[in-house]
Amino acid sequence: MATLLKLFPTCTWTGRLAHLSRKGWAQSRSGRLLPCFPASQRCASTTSYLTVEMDDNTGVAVVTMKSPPVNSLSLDFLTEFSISIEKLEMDRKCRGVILTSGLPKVFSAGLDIMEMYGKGPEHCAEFWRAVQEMWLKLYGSNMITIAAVNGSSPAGGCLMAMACDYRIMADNPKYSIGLNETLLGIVAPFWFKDTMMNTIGFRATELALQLGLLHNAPNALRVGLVDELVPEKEVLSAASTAISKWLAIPDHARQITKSMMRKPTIDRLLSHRDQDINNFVSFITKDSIQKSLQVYMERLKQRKT
Ligand SMILES: CCCCCCCCC/C=C/C(=O)SCCNC(=O)CCNC(=O)[C@H](O)C(C)(C)COP(=O)(O)OP(=O)(O)OC[C@H]1O[C@@H](n2cnc3c(N)ncnc32)[C@H](O)[C@@H]1OP(=O)(O)O
Repeated sequence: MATLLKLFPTCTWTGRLAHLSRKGWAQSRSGRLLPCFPASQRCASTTSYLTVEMDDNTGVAVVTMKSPPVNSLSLDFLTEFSISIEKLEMDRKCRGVILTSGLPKVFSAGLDIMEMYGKGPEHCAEFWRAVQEMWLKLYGSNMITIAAVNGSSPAGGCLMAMACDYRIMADNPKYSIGLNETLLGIVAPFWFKDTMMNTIGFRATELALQLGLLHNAPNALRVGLVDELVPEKEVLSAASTAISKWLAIPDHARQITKSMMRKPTIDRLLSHRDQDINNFVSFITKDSIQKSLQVYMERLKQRKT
C-alpha cells in the first residue's frame, strides 16, 4: 500500500488510494495487489513520471511520459511504467493505450545512461530486469498500443515505440529515432534486435544496428520504422483516429493474431532472461565499456557549450 501511494500520489480515479476498501483490490497475474476501480468511473491518475488518462467511452488510455529533461528510462521510471501498463491491462474497460511524451522535442532519450555508469553489478542487474519487464509488458500487451512519437526517440525510446502496434511520428526532420547503441560503444541486445527485425526486416535492421542509425522522421517513414508522419500538433489526434480503426476489430481475434506474431520473440527472452541479465551485467561493468559511456556522456554535455 505504501508503495502504491508513493507511485500513485495524486490518483483521482475514485478518490484517494488510501480510501480504497479491501474489496477495491485485485491481484495481478504476477501476484501483485493493484487497485481495481468500479465500471463506470472516468479515470485519471498521475504518478511521478506518468499521467494516465482513461476515457471510459472509448476504452482508450493516454499514457503521457513526463520525466524532465528527456524522459530517460531510469529504474524508478521503468518500475512505474510497468505497473501502470499492468494496471491498465487488468482494467477490463481499457482496450487501447496511446503512449506519448509530455515534454517538448523528446519522446524518450532511451535508457538512463547514469543507471549504467559507475554502478555495481547488483544495481545493474535490477535495472536490466526492469528494462526487460517494460518491454515484456508493452510488446506482450493484449491492448492496442499506439506510439504518438512527438519528439526524438533514440535507443530504448525507439524500443518502446517499436514495442507498440503502430507508430505515428511528428513530421519534423530534427527529430530522430533508431537504435544507436553502437555509437555509445555498446551493443543492442538480441531482443532489441528481434523487435527491430520484426518491424523493418533483416537487411534494414542489419544496417541500422551496425551503423547505429538514427533516422530522421522522413527516413523513419521510408524504412517503416514509423507508420505515419503528421504535423507536430496533430500527433495525438492522429493517434486517436488511428486507434479507432483498431478498436473496430474484435478484441479476441486481434489479440490472438498479435500473440501469434509476437510470442516466439517474447518466449525467446523469457527462456533466457537470467542469462540476458548476466550478459548485460558482465558487459556493462567492463572498464572499457564504462569508459565508452563516460566519453559519450561528456560529448552529450559538450554539445551544449
Ligand atoms: C552483449 C549485449 C549486452 C547488453 C549491452 C547493453 C545494452 C544497453 C542498451 C542501451 C539502450 C539505451 O537506451 S542507451 C541510451 C541511448 N540514448 C541516447 O544516446 C540519447 C542521448 N541523448 C540525446 O541524443 C539528446 O539528449 C536528445 C534525447 C536528442 C535530446 O536532446 P536535447 O538537446 O533536447 O537535450 P540534451 O541537452 O542533449 O539533454 C538534456 C540533459 O539530459 C541528459 N541526457 C540525455 N540523454 C540521456 C540519457 N539517455 N541518459 C541520461 N541522461 C541523458 C543530457 O546529458 C543533459 O544533461 P545535463 O547536461 O546535465 O542537462
